[in-house]
Amino acid sequence: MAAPVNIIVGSHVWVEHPELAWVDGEVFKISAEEVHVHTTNGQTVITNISKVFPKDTEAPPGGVDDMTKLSYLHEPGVLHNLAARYELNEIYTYTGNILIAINPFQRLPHLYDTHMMEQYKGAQFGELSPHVFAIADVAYRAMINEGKSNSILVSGESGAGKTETTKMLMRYLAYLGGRSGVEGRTVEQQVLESNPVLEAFGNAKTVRNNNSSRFGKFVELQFDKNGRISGAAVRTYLLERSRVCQISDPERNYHCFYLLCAAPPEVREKFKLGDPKSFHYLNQSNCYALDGVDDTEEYLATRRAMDIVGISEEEQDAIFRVVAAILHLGNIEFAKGEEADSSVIKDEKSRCDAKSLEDALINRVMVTPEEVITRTLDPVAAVGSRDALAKTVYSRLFDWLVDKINSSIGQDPNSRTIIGVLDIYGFESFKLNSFEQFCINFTNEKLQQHFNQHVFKMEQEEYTKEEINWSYIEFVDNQDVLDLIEKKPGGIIALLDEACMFPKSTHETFAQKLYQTFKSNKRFIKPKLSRTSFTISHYAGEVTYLADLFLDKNKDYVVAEHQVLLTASKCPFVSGLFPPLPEESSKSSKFSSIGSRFKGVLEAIRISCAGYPTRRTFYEFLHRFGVLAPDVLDGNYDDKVACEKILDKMGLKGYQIGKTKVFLRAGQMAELDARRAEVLGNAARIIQRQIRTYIARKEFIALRKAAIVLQSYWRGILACKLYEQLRREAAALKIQKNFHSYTARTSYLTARSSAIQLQTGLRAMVARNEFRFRKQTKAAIIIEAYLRRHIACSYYKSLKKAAVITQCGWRRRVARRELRNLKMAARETGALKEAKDKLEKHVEELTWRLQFEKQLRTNLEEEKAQEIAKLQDALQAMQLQVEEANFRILKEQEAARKAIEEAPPIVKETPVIVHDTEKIESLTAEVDSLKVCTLNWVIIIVKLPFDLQV
Ligand SMILES: Nc1ncnc2c1ncn2[C@@H]1O[C@H](COP(=O)(O)OP(=O)(O)OP(=O)(O)O)[C@@H](O)[C@H]1O
Repeated sequence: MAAPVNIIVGSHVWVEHPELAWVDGEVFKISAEEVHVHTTNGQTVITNISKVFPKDTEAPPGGVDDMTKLSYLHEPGVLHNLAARYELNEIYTYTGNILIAINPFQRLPHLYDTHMMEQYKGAQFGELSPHVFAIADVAYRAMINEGKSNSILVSGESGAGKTETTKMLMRYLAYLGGRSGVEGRTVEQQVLESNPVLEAFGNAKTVRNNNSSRFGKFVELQFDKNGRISGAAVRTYLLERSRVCQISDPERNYHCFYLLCAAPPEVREKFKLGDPKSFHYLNQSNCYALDGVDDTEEYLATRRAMDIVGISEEEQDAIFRVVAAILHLGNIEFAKGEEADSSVIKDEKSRCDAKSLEDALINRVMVTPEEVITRTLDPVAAVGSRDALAKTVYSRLFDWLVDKINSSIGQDPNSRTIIGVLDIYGFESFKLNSFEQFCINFTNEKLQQHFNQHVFKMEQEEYTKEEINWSYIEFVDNQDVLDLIEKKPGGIIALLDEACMFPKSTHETFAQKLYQTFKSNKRFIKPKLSRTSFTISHYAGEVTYLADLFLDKNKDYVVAEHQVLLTASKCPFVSGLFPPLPEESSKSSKFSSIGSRFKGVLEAIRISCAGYPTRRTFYEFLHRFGVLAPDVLDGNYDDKVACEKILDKMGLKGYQIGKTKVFLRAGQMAELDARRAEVLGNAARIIQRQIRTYIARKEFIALRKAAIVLQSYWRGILACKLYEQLRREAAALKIQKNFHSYTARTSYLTARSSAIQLQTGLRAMVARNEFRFRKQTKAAIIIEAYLRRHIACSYYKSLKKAAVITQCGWRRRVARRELRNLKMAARETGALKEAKDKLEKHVEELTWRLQFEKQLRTNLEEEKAQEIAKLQDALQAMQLQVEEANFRILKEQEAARKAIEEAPPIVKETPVIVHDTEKIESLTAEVDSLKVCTLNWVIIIVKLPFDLQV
């Protein structure tokens, strides 16, 4: 890519950075060829103008999904675009119809689920975001529509994600062309199931990838006429044979060796294996185990995968026996001897004769026309022979596995179309490069040519569509490198094959031959200090190869002695790996099966740069560069003419105007951008000036307003402060006044209370004295009273005593007189008592009489009652008689009256009898008298006890 020419002060550019690769910045000074740049990470870089690249300031921050949309196709632009997309987890980006995938180093399941597959199925290319499915879809549609086979090339350096991408491609193709499958398993499944076997024998840990495929793989999916998958085959290329015998720290040998050393004890016992450290082929590196990988489990998984692929138990045993034999073979050492010192060889692993093995390792038979010569190898050569044997056996074993897998998956001989997915490592350049790197780089060179042609063709198609003249497009070609390598006759390979034909050739003679032949080839360089190495200037850079083992490696035939030994093996599996071959075929060159390949991103861009790398639709162009000629935009021209006028005005040459797009040569976009930047810069300056004036004025007004506001605020604050001070003074006065009054009052109160206290004390003292005096007086009075009472009492007592004595004398006299009287009365009392007894008897008698009288009276009363009743009855009867008499009288009166009336009246009264009434009256009088008697007796009885008591 040409260095940009239109860098001006203020341009945004990319400059190289030792750690970040590229960093962007702004040019602030240009002096001659030197550019001074302020980078965005705060540094100032001074560099040559040819080492800075313009930055597209209008590029979308998330990047563009197709690199061809980038305004500037250069390394920093491409890397920046990829990085921007990667930040957003967009790992895929197109470059035309090439897909660039960045290894995300994390699972992104949403990118590969069935929903995604559905979306991409039949979608127009470019319609959806870049994706590996879109590539597979295009290949499949092209195959269906045009009936042509297609291949998808997956390339990149180790660890880039080729194997993962291949798996995704196959999964999508199987989704599109899925078939019912064999025994329920789809072809894709079968291919994927065979992966663990291939990986165990073909993958190894490298510096970059713990599971690096050390072989190229071409998976061929065969389709029937209906577009259904009808078979599949796996073809492998370029197995890294040297790894079997030679590894460097921290890499590992092929996984299978470690798996076998970690196999269950009985297996290890059977193959006499132990610690991997004890094997020369493994202990050249200190790395034995992989993080997160359990080799014992992997061993069992590999055996299971072998079962699935259809490898029988015996075959599996034989395979691991061969693996173990290779490890043991590596431990054979050689010492210098008279002829050759043989080592102790345990032959049971390879099941061949110990003597034959020894012969095969250290003897070489040379057949000359005259005689057959047997020569022994020196120890170094014997080691080479041993390693060659190990590599041969291992690579044959690997090929056998691939064949087995293919026959297990099943091929469709009638398939008319295939889609192939080629997964092979990219361009390699190490410290020491040998024949393997030569092959890989040659392959990549071929692929690059294919790619160039392919892209060139696409470019041509685009130009033809746009009807532009493309006859003078320079085509970047690597044909000269390919001529150097593969030209017949005269190329490196032809010379190598030639050297292999001559038994006397050595790597030195071969190298000399190369130096001589290509001394004037600009793609071939002879390193100054070396006699056997040579440098090829590949399209991707210079690589120096060591010619030392080229001859041996190119021969790629099994040493006759080894072939004889292995063919004669007692193990049918081993002898099967080495069937007797016709003489010629064992000496074929390696280069019979190498196909064409693809290279990298920047090369794609380089090709684009060779033609018209920048193309813009008229609308895009006018939109972007219309500012360069405003008069053209105002001139009402048709888009195409407007574009042409702008380009002419800018004085550009070599561009082309198509039907819908403007095609620009490399660098022209940058030139236009620089002019545009200038115009925009000027305009920006004017706008800035105006805006700055406007802003400054606005700021000034705002400042003034702010100052006034501030002042008023400040004055307000001052006034507040003053007021506060005055208020405080007034308050202080008030406080002072109150304080003075308080102190005066307090002292007055103190004095007053002291006076009162004093007065109180004095008065109390006076009162106490008074009280004491009164108390003494009272006590004196009491004492006096007591004294007087005592005197009076004593006087009274003496008087009383005298009176008593006097009275006693008197009373004694009276008493004596009384006693005499009483004694006389007592004598009279005896007579009274007798009278009393008599009276009592009389009372008793009277009582009895009373009772008796009562009884009598009761009886009398009863009788009287009866009498009364009788009398009443008689009365009643008499009354009745009276009534009757009255009635008769009345009647008689009536009759008399009648008679009187009738006769003269005569009156005659009849006397009434009153005997009964007199009797009653007498009885009542008697009763009354009895009653009076009884009452008189009662009064006497009651009165008597009283009289007695008195
Ligand atoms: N698309 C992806 N999504 C998730 N992980 C990925 C993807 N691509 C690659 N990886 C990760 O990167 C690792 C290396 O990838 P892979 O083995 O495919 O690389 P490779 O290019 O085939 O390497 P080699 O050439 O050494 O075999 C994988 O084990 C996987 O973890």
